[in-house]
Amino acid sequence: MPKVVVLPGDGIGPEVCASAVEVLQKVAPDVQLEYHLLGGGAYDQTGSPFPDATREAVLSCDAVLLGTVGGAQNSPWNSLPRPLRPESGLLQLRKALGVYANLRPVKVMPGLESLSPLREDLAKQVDVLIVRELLGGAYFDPRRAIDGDAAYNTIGYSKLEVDRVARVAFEAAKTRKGEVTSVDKANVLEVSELWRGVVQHLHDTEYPDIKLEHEYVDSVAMLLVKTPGRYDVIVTENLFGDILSDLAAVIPGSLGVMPSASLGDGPGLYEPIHGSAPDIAGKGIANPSGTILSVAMLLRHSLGRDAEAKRIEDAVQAALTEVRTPDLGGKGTTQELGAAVLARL
Ligand SMILES: NC(=O)C1=CN([C@@H]2O[C@H](COP(=O)(O)OP(=O)(O)OC[C@H]3O[C@@H](n4cnc5c(N)ncnc54)[C@H](O)[C@@H]3O)[C@@H](O)[C@H]2O)C=CC1
Ligand SMILES: CC(C)CC(=O)C(=O)O
Ligand SMILES: [Mg+2]
Repeated sequence: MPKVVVLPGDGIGPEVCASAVEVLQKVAPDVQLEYHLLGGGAYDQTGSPFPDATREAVLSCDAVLLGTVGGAQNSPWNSLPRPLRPESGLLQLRKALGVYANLRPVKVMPGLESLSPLREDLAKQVDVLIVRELLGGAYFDPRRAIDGDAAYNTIGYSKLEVDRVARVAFEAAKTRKGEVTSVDKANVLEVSELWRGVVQHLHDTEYPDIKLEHEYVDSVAMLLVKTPGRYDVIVTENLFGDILSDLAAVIPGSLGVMPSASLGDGPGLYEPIHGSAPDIAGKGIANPSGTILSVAMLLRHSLGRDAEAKRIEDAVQAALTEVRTPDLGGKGTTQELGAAVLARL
């Protein structure tokens, strides 16, 4: 029996996770679920945002489903020492799982083009996979400090770290249009020069049939929302990928519909790309689609159940034609949208 560890987390995390778990149980009733703590709530209960019990559970399961972590801007969690903050719990989780490649698909679902600010003909062309490096760069580099009146962080990458995530992008491109855009800032950053060289070398030696372009992140930020149809697979470092994927969430209509899969050599981690949304937490109006679609990615990537994954994606698409939460301009609740998805399964 496959085991999935569920980490509802903070804010809207438990709300969107509840809908996603109902969907998982409906399409894969054999999956065994185990709930654990992560984030601010975990700190409050155990003194750690990533308790040992959670670490042990995620390392011995088939996949992890995560809601979100973090508090509001004035949350007492934000004045904790950084390693104790909810977001550090999430980073520690990713590190423990070794999930170095974060896949963030951006699509306008057929029939839902009106939700996109793009012209309908442009919206129909969007099918981008952002492959974000997830364990390196500024979020993890130990060269960081607040030093009196100054502070610094460092974006460091080794060749190995770049090679392994670029490989994921090239492999993904093989199953898609066969195009990879590597996004960097090589006109000013040494780390980007190394990144570009590694990606180019891997391309030339192992993936010569894939079309490879290198583009600067500032220009991609503009083109990604203006003419996203020009991209197939985008591969980029951690911080650029974090920002570009939230930006890309404008395209399907809301951050709330964006799922993700984080993959490495062990159990995969599946989570919506949004945060804990303190402004709407507890109101029952969060859009659960991103988390439900993350369940589809879990079934596809960790359990090899493509047919069930597709059923969920079709059900979300159909449900959204009828029920919309406020982020998509509707009046629906999390529960109503979740129920509409279940009804179609
Ligand atoms: N993976 C994670 O757990 C992440 C956690 N965070 C944390 O979340 C907290 C809030 O961060 P924010 O910058 O406000 O980003 P956020 O992603 O939580 O929210 C940004 C905006 O999008 C809306 N939104 C997000 N998800 C939604 C959904 N499913 N349905 C409807 N509307 C949704 C929110 O209401 C808000 O207006 C912070 O503590 C931050 O550190 C932020 C990003 C990722
Ligand atoms: C809160 C951060 C650690 C994570 C984040 O924004 C993300 O992974 O998208
Ligand atoms: Mg983010």
